[in-house]
Amino acid sequence: MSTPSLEQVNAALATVNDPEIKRPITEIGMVDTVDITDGGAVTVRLLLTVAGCPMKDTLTRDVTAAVSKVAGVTGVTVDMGVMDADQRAKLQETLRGGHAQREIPFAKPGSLTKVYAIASGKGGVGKSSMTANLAIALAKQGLKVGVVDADIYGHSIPAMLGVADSRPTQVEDLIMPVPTPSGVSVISVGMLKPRRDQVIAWRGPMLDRALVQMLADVYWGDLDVLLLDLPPGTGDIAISLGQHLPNAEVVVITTPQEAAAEVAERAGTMASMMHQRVVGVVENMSWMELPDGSRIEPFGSGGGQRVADTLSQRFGYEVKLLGQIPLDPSLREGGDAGKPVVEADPTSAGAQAITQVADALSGRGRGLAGMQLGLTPSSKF
Ligand SMILES: Nc1ncnc2c1ncn2[C@@H]1O[C@H](COP(=O)(O)OP(=O)(O)OP(=O)(O)O)[C@@H](O)[C@H]1O
Repeated sequence: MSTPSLEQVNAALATVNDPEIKRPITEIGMVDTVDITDGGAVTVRLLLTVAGCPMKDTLTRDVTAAVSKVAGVTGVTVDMGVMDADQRAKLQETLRGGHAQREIPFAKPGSLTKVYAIASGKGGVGKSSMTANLAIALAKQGLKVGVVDADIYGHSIPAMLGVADSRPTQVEDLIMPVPTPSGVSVISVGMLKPRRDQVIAWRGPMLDRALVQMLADVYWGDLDVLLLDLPPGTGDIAISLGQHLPNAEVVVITTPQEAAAEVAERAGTMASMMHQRVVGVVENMSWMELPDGSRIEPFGSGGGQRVADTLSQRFGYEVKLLGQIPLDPSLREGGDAGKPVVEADPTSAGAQAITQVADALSGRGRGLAGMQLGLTPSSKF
């Protein structure tokens, strides 16, 4: 058999994506050298972005698999080196599309990424659980999904998505989002802290900086959907988000309870004041199904519809009730185990109801349609 050519090996390497950056390793300066012996043994030397890169094993496996497929290859060895400062700076510039400046890609005119902020009035209504599960349900449809956990009080998203202990890789001042086992990219305000157990006591300007860092200093690549898990209420983060991403659309999470619905309406109204469009309401914990098939409604009924009706009336456009999610023990268990229910138990009632909400959101399509241009009156109340 003939010796494989360098072009053939390079073509095979071009099929390997860096797991964090999600671009071919040949495009981002990660392939340092390729040696091919007459006998067909190939040695590939890769340059990692940082020493001790957590994706080392995945890269070795993927490169070996891709190069082994080339005709005439008799063996593959993968060596690892580390990029020097110049190489990392060059990579950072490549990833920023030639711009040395930081900018929020989703705020640029023409951005095709749908940005949904997941908001609630009260805490504990299941906002983070909805964010984590919606992200996976959208990824299961083949969409590229990113999640920003901006819930400074809760930041429970990494644990729910099974990456509680992961820290993001950094290339100069560009941060790589953490890939989750379910194929979603995530960054959390908790990952920006020096220590995991540190309590965040940040005020407005610090929170604003953290939000901008998660949007502008993280290499998100070409996402179809970005979900932001906001802290409950109408605080500083919601205001910062409105200023930096007025084109974000808002999904309001509430429970059926009267008191929760009232606070949720305020969260929705706040979004509108920041010129963001409220796309719909999700009512969580709507009922619980008993073993005999009957239902009880521990938190009452009607809150979700009430919020949708009130906001529709206030804004003068239709705010839909996107779905009602039952109380489902497997939903809680999935969150605790780091494997959300839409993945762990997709046929459960909770998973199916959330998947329907994801279908409603993705059915709205990718692109500029429906994007707020910031010209509508800020509120009608
Ligand atoms: N439909 C549901 N069925 C069963 N358990 C649920 C459901 N929704 C949420 N939970 C559980 O309720 C608790 C609170 O949910 P979650 O952390 O998602 O709320 P949250 O609104 O994000 O809270 P906070 O904003 O205060 O962080 C979690 O333990 C979660 O597993």
